[in-house]
Amino acid sequence: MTSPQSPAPEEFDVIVIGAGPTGENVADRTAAAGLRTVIVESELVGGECSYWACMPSKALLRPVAALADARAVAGSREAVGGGVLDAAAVLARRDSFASHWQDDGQVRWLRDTGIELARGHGRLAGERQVTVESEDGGERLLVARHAVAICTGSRPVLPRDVAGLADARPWTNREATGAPAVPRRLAVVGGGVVGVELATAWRALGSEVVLLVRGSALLPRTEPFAGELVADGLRDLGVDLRFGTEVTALERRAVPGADGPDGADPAEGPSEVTLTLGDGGRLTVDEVLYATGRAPRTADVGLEQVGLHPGGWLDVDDSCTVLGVDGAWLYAAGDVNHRALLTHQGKYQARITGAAIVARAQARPLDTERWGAHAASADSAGAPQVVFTQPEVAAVGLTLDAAERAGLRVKAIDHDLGAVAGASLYGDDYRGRARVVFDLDREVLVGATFVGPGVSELLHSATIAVVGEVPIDRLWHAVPAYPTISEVWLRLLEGCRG
Ligand SMILES: Cc1cc2nc3c(=O)[nH]c(=O)nc-3n(C[C@H](O)[C@H](O)[C@H](O)COP(=O)(O)OP(=O)(O)OC[C@H]3O[C@@H](n4cnc5c(N)ncnc54)[C@H](O)[C@@H]3O)c2cc1C
Ligand SMILES: NC(=O)c1ccc[n+]([C@@H]2O[C@H](COP(=O)([O-])OP(=O)(O)OC[C@H]3O[C@@H](n4cnc5c(N)ncnc54)[C@H](O)[C@@H]3O)[C@@H](O)[C@H]2O)c1
Repeated sequence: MTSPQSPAPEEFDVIVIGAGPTGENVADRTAAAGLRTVIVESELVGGECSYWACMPSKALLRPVAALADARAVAGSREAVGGGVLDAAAVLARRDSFASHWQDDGQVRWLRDTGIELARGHGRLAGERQVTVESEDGGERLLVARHAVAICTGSRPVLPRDVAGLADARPWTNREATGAPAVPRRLAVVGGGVVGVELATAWRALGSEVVLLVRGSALLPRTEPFAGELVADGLRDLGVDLRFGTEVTALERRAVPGADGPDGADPAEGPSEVTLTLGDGGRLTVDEVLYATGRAPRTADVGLEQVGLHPGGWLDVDDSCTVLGVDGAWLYAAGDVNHRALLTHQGKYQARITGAAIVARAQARPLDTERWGAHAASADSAGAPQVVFTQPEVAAVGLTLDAAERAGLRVKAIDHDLGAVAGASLYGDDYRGRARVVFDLDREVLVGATFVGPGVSELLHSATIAVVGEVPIDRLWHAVPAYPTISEVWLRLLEGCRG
């Protein structure tokens, strides 16, 4: 229902809210099928991933790996000597990978793909209706003939109970991936993926880094040896790694003796922040990064207009159709549904969502059986992830612990990657480990983890084995090339059969 002052409704087939990697791919699929599609974006087309997450963080981390690889081999080690990274060059390359925080390229892609862009904040206004509020206060009302897809992603979560946190102006992933200069001293709070990757990057760029972890392990959702090897790698880089440590208070103050009037607002001059730790200890740094997890961006997308509670993760079925809303017109894909907070899984869900929207628009039945064309089955069975630390962690499927908790009868087969000829050629004194988790009843792999330099490109072989549920007797015939790190597969498969 529109009031006399309401904008005239504009009709589309599909409305996508959020132009991150997920939203872009939903729109791409529906537009490719000839559905008139509009995408609503309140910030930059390309989303968190392009400007403040995957791309800039990996641009910061790639030089770290390149230098470590050169240092790992006699001959090239001497060529690079004891030099450190050229921080200005690394930051400039990062800027270029973040497209200098301009989205013209992605806007051009939308135009060339036939997707309309509505800049502004999108909110559901009722069934199949979305309002778009632009920065100048203007409002549009979009109406979808077929579907609305919410792809609004996630935002960083900061703890609520830490005194002085907001005034300390902590870094989140945005500042930590976009900072224009290297802080002299950086504290990182949180031992998850963001914490370990960005501790690695900034330490390698020259910061003194303290990583404060409240638990007893890094990367708690991976195999325990992954966190242990990453912890060793961080210590080798010179990170001060502290487990069992909570931050109870923060205070940002002007740097004593630095330029600026006494009592000046620390926002206006050089300042530093002092952290009070749970054991009463104190730590003073220039910046503090909170890498303590994510929350959905659903507080202000009009969920209450369709009977849902604002602020929570959106529950969906395997076709990414939102549960609890009648009519199968509302979808949620990417971080916002909390199935797997990874760009590639968001894009995968987007392809499934797009296919489901198109099928329903054409009155075709959905194939939502496991591994069907309209079921994002891989989210739970085979989501791969690479953590770009030194060493890298590459994992897919279930850990041993997760498989056992799921009630599977499994065994783990481990192998020392350093004992593989290809690994010893890759780097002198190569350190790393591999594990596969073998389902004894179905005789297929349900999980794999590789930790070591250069293992990221090994991961897709394991993803194919896990997602393809390739029987072990057939995997036996998948011969890895000599002398590559992939030859570890031979030992892992022997362990499965033995
Ligand atoms: C530091 C860091 C590094 C990461 N590195 C990796 C990595 O290497 N590999 C990987 O796979 N994943 C990585 N991730 C995770 C990855 O960034 C996310 O999984 C991915 O960005 C999710 O994509 P999305 O499209 O769902 O959401 P987003 O990328 O968050 O995009 C959502 C978009 O919706 C827009 N939006 C939100 N609300 C509205 C609204 N109401 N109206 C209009 N627009 C709206 C936002 O402005 C944004 O553009 C990383 C995350 C972080 C924090
Ligand atoms: N390479 C990649 O694929 C990549 C890189 C970065 C991020 N990501 C994705 O982004 C998501 C978010 O990453 P993240 O690292 O922010 O979240 P996370 O959930 O992986 O880790 C957050 C960590 O912070 C800890 N924590 C929470 N509250 C705390 C507090 N008050 N004090 C101290 N520690 C606290 C948690 O115990 C947890 O270990 C992840 O799910 C990840 O998949 C992926």
